Amino acid sequence: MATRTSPVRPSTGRAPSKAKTPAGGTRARPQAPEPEIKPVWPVRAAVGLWQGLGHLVGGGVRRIGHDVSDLEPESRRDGSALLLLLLAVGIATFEWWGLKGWFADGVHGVVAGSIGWMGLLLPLMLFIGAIRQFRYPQNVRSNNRVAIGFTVMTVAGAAIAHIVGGQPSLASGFDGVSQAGGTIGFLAASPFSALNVWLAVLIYALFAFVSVLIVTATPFRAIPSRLGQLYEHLMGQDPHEKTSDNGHDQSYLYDRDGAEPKPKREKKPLFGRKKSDAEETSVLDRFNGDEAFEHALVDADPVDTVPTTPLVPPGVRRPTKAEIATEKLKASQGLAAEPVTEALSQVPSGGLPPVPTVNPTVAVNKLVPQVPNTPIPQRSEQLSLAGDVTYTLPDSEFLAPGTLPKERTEANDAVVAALTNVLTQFGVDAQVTGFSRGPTVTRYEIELGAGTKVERVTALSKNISYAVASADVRILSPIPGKSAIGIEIPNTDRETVSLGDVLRSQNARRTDHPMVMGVGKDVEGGFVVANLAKMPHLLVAGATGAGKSSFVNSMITSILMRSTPDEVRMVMVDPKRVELTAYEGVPHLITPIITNPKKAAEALQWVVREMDTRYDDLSNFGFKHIDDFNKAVRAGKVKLPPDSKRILKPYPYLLVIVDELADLMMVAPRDVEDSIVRITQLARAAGIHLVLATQRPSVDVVTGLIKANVPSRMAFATSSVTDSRVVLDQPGAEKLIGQGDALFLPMGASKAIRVQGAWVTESEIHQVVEHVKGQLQAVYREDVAVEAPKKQIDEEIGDDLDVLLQATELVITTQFGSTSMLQRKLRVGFAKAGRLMDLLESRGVVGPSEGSKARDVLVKPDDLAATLAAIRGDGPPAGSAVDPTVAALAANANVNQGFAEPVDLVAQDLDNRTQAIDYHDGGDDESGEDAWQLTGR
Ligand SMILES: Nc1ncnc2c1ncn2[C@@H]1O[C@H](COP(=O)(O)OP(=O)(O)OP(=O)(O)O)[C@@H](O)[C@H]1O
Repeated sequence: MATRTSPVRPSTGRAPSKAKTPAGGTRARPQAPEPEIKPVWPVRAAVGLWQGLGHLVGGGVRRIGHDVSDLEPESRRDGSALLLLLLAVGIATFEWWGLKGWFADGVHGVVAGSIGWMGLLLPLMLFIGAIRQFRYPQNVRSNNRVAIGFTVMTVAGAAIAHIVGGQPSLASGFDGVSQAGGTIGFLAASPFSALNVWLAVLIYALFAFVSVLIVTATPFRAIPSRLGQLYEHLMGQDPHEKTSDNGHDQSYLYDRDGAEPKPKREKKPLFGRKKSDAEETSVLDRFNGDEAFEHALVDADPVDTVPTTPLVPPGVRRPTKAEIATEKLKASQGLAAEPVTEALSQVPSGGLPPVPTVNPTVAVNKLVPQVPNTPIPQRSEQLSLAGDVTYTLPDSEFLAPGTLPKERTEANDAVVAALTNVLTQFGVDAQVTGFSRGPTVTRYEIELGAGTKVERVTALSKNISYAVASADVRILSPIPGKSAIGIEIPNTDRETVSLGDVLRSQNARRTDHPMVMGVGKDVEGGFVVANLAKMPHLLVAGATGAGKSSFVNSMITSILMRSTPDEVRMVMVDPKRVELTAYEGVPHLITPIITNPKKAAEALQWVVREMDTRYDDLSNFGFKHIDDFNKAVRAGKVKLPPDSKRILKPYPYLLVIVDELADLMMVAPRDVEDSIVRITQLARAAGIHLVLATQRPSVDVVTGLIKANVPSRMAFATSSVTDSRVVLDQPGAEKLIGQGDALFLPMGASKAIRVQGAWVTESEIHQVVEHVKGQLQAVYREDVAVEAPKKQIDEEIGDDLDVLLQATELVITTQFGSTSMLQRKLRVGFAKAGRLMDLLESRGVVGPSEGSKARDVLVKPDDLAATLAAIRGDGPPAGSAVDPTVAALAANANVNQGFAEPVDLVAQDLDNRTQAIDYHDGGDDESGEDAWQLTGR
């Protein structure tokens, strides 16, 4: 009768260790236990010492460069790695520096006697092997691959060395072979060199080449792209930015730990063995094409994780699993229960403790906030631009409150049930202990039972996706600051975040800095605000429809809500011509919204000049930052030379917003890049800040140089992981779900914050814009980038403009108004030539028809250029006569009369409190540099 054995795994799911098996248990022993061989203590001590040393060195090696010190203790192979390292150092000492002595000679004898000249390379190979073993011991398969590659390289190199070294025979003794390819070189090369020496060299050169491919994991077809990337790397470009030529994304080349190049579709490994369980979720597996791993391993990306703080405030007890289970039971029985999980996310009645900030740029409210519906007190500013002008900021009521945030819905309960089900089905000892609901996604927290591996849960990501019917599941392991796994799942009932709520939140009220904008809400429902001045420059990217423009709108509206025109000035570049038109005419603008990409490039150059001017001021007056300069100016502490007539005024912040960078990069890539780089490198201290938005975050738009200088990033949903890498240097944005769902990585933050962007409606924008325009009118600087007045090509001319211009030129230069001449010279038919002549008549170029005679030409050749310009529509627009009052005001305001737009704007309202503002040269003849000062009337 077969003997019954006790269960192998107890209910904890943990295999009992032999030592812990109760001696007196009911367990029958089928065989006599194998005698346990215990090493004697000196051996144990030596092993312990060796391992201790290994861990010490390994700990240091893992921290060098990309930190991999979170390697699990059971995965470490520090002992063998230390051995390799010591061998590398030892052999290098004897082989490279030719030390003498019996030991050195012995080592040299073994090494050179075996592989000859290849002994010189051996330390390098051992060193690489040691580093890999310290840092990535769990990558057994790729470590094996590298070892095999090096072995092939050694044999091939030794064989070639043998041939090149004069093919010494074994009879020449140790000295003979060790000065060529060693014994191995002799054995490998002899059979082939006996046939033909060149054939042998060719064969082993081929082997050497193949060995390099093996070591670098390069398939033959990827050789060109690898060489390309190597070239780029050597030329200083970031290979992470590129998609490789074979169309694969960068994950083909680098795993996320930066561990090593690795083919993505490694379905049938040439080398290596079947994976063990322990390796099931190793880094290598990310690239086996299985999406589940991609989800599961997002947790390895620090950038993807969202900083959180405990939801349970001090003093509030976390519910026990039993309580949670009871709650679920009650819920399943339809009984009203005090929801324990809900209690987790409730704020204690004692009020909110002060909120810690994640980094200086961003303040995240870590606790579920109250809906802030108390209006912000009206702030009236006495503008420095005009002593008697009072500028009132828009009323916070203009921005409507959003809906009350929900802390728990049926959808959340359904997901908790689904998650619990998955964990039970797969026998994972883990529990959903709570969740925090954000506007777009909810983060569910899972705590593991004792002895349960994190990988048991992360490996289930595909099943979780299936169970909750969502492809966009992100797993954070752990949730920073918590011993819990976070699973972010999109809400089926998502909520919109109103910009008004964000701007009324505590985080926004805490500061009255004019450059603070409402960003949105984080995953825990905390309001996120950011100071654009501290960014100091921001890249906003995402696929079409992901929410970029809405973000830019929220940003501009925030500025309009919080700042006066003498605090913040803006330059808006909108090549798409539709996104920013709503802000045309706001007094914060220093130039009309620029829609022409060429003009935009010029405007950027102007910004560079403005920056230089400000820098000159800073250095002349001995300040490091514009804020300090402004403070000193306000306090009257900046002293001008006695003969200077200049009136010092504080400089406003200058915010330059480019809504589609790609359009600019298409027309003048070099100029635009140069300006952006110069601005971004220096402008921070000058109070100039750049926001670059693009829906094409490819490397030709967001070049390496631009990226390196724009430290803050806002990534909306991107269409590919490559785009995500361009924006964030990390994957993650491709998993976002659009409509304002974003990863926000402000300067200095190591981890991106997942936020739902704030939303502002068109009518809210309209109200705010109307208010600010009613306070003050825009007067533009004429030297930024004056857009040519819109061409007024006559509808009559239609598509015939080019040919009409040619006809005009012909007729005026020849002073001969003949239709048949037009026919001949322009190769057009009679009807067309007749029509051209009629058009010329209607524009006063020729007189009326006189039968078969040529018409009179009424324009002299000297006026040709002006006539062509008028036909092209470049001339002054018809009926552009300026109202004399307006002209007087504009002249008074020092506005360039040749620039039509400010005049038009000034004309809007002359009789009430509205004031024209102007950047006017304060009269400092020496510097002429206070062009930024505002003057009001
Ligand atoms: N923060 C948000 N909250 C709610 N809905 C949003 C948000 N942002 C965007 N949306 C929704 O997504 C749509 C597209 O957004 P938006 O126009 O900002 O995208 P985009 O990235 O600028 O696209 P494009 O580049 O084509 O202009 C909006 O019309 C709106 O319905």
